[in-house]
This record gives sequence, structure tokens and C-alpha cells, in this order.
Amino acid sequence: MTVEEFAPAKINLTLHVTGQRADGYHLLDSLVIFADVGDRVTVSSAEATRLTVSGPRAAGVPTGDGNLVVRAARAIGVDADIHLEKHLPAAAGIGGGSSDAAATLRALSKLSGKPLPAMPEILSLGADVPLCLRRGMVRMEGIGEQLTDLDPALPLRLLLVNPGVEVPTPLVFKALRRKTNPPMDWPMPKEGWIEWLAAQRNDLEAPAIEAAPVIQTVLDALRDSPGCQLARMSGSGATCFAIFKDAESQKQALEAIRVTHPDWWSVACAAVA
Ligand SMILES: C[C@](O)(CO)[C@H](O)COP(=O)(O)OP(=O)(O)OC[C@H]1O[C@@H](n2ccc(N)nc2=O)[C@H](O)[C@@H]1O
Ligand SMILES: Nc1ncnc2c1ncn2[C@@H]1O[C@H](COP(=O)(O)OP(=O)(O)OP(=O)(O)O)[C@@H](O)[C@H]1O
Repeated sequence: MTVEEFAPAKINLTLHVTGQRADGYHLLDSLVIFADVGDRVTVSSAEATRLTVSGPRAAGVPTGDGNLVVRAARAIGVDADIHLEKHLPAAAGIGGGSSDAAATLRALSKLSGKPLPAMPEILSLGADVPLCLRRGMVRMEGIGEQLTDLDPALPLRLLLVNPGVEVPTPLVFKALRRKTNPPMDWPMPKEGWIEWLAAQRNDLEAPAIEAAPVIQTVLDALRDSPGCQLARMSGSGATCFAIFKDAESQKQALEAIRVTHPDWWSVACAAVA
């Protein structure tokens, strides 16, 4: 038996850092959606766990214990042949490894009939792993363990753009100067949602730009694109997202960015329900 699971990119539409715990982990308030672009995890029963990786973004992805997919298989306690088809850039703020781990847990749970591990174990795989088991639009609080499912995401027309620099998450959190910042304005409104979103923040954007100034170049390119309603960095970067007013402006912006920056990873996508 073979089970296949999609591992979508997660997009932090907002990421407010509201405090820091004694163990160093930061308290977050984040609005998250999932994109219809992502990796693919396929599992089949085996005597011992073995991981193979292919796909356009496979280069440099670990195939041993360093891969979150293998750690996820250990956590649920199911041996399998696992194949990871990698489409998302790594260390990019769109949850590549975390989403792969979540997809692996789901796939191995279906394959074996075993339930998913409990929250503390899932969280220990990575602060984003519990989040990546969800779909739709989610509010994430705590260090990533407090999750509230919201109404399904609006049919957003998005671009994701990554300039090809890997920004390690710990480095960006460390570079954040003010650890206590206001949470999101809540509740979020149904009318004037884009304006509300524009008034929220990603507190990791400034420290990530300090580490990798090209992120500002990405944001400028997106904001200068006709029809762009909002552009912001996702997670700890360097991937940025932009929301477009219609399909035509989304398409034109993608074409223009691919011409001016053929070395950047850029895709058009929508939110998955
Ligand atoms: C920035 C986000 O992507 C937002 O969704 C996540 O909070 C990061 O999630 P993640 O990559 O799964 O994070 P982990 O692998 O658990 O942690 C990597 C490192 O990020 C920092 N970290 C992560 C999450 C958090 N709430 N506070 C932190 O300070 C810690 O230095 C930690 O050592
Ligand atoms: N399945 C995986 N895919 C990509 N990288 C992985 C994977 N498992 C482990 N890694 C390692 O984890 C590091 C971080 O990659 P990942 O794609 O998880 O990024 P991230 O930006 O930290 O995600 P997040 O949005 O959760 O912060 C990589 O440099 C890589 O060495």
C-alpha cells in the first residue's frame, strides 16, 4: 500500500512576536494560510525507514536523520520507504521541513492506522509542525502550539518570491531587538480585510532584511508591481508573498519578476481550503 500526502507551503500573513519564554522560545501571534504549491510525500511499508529525495529543490536536502521527515517517522514509530518530492526552497520561511514532517505523520498514520503522536511530541519536531497539520486559515499563538481554526481563507491571488538566500530561523529571532510587541488587532474584520492585514506586521522582517538585504529588493519589486495590494515577508524569511487584486495583475507581475530576476524562485499560487 502506498499513501501520498501534499505538504503545502505555509504563509505567515502576519507574524507578531509578543514575548519570549524563559527557555528562549518566542511567543507569537500569527495569521497563517496554506498555499497550493508544496512538496509531496509518498510512503509505503518497509522493514526499515529509508528516505529518497527528488524534485527541482532536492539539492542539499538531507536524506538521513537530519531530515525532519525521518524524525517524524521515528516520532510516530512506523518504518517505511519514504519519498520526498521537493518543490519548496529550504530555510525559506514557508515551512518546507515542517510541512514535510506534518505530511509524513499524516501519511504514516493512514498507512499504519496508528494515531498521530500527542502535541508535545509533535511540537518537539519543530514549532511549525502542529500548525502544518492544519489547513484553511489558522491563528497561531504561544510558540506554535495554540492553534485556532478560522473561517476558510479568502480566494487570494498570491505570488511567492524567494531570492535564493537561506536565512536560518534562529539567527533571525536572535537579531530581533524588541521581543515584546503588540499582538494582532483582534477580531479581524470581514469588511476591509486587506486594510486590516496591511496594518498588521511581520516583526521578523526588519531583522531578516538586516541579515539579507536582498529581501528588501524582493519586497520593493512586489510592491512596485501593478495590482499588488500587499507584500510582506513570510515567517523568518527570506520568502515574501504578495496579494494581487486580480488574476491578470498576478500573472503580469510573475512574468515581469521572472524576466528581471530569473535567478529568484517565484510562483503564482492560491490558498488551499
Ligand atoms: C518563524 C516561524 O516559521 C513562524 O511560523 C516558526 O516560529 C519557526 O518554526 P520552526 O522553523 O518549526 O522552528 P523550530 O525548528 O522549532 O525552531 C528553530 C529555532 O527558531 C527559534 N524559535 C522558533 C519558534 C519560536 N516560537 N520561537 C523561537 O525562538 C528558536 O531559536 C529555535 O531554536
Ligand atoms: N524535509 C526537509 N526539507 C528541507 N530542509 C530540511 C528538511 N528537513 C530538514 N531540513 C533542514 O532544515 C533546514 C531548514 O529548512 P526548512 O525548509 O524547514 O526551513 P524553515 O525556513 O526553517 O521553515 P519555517 O518556515 O518553519 O521557519 C534546512 O536548511 C535543512 O538542512
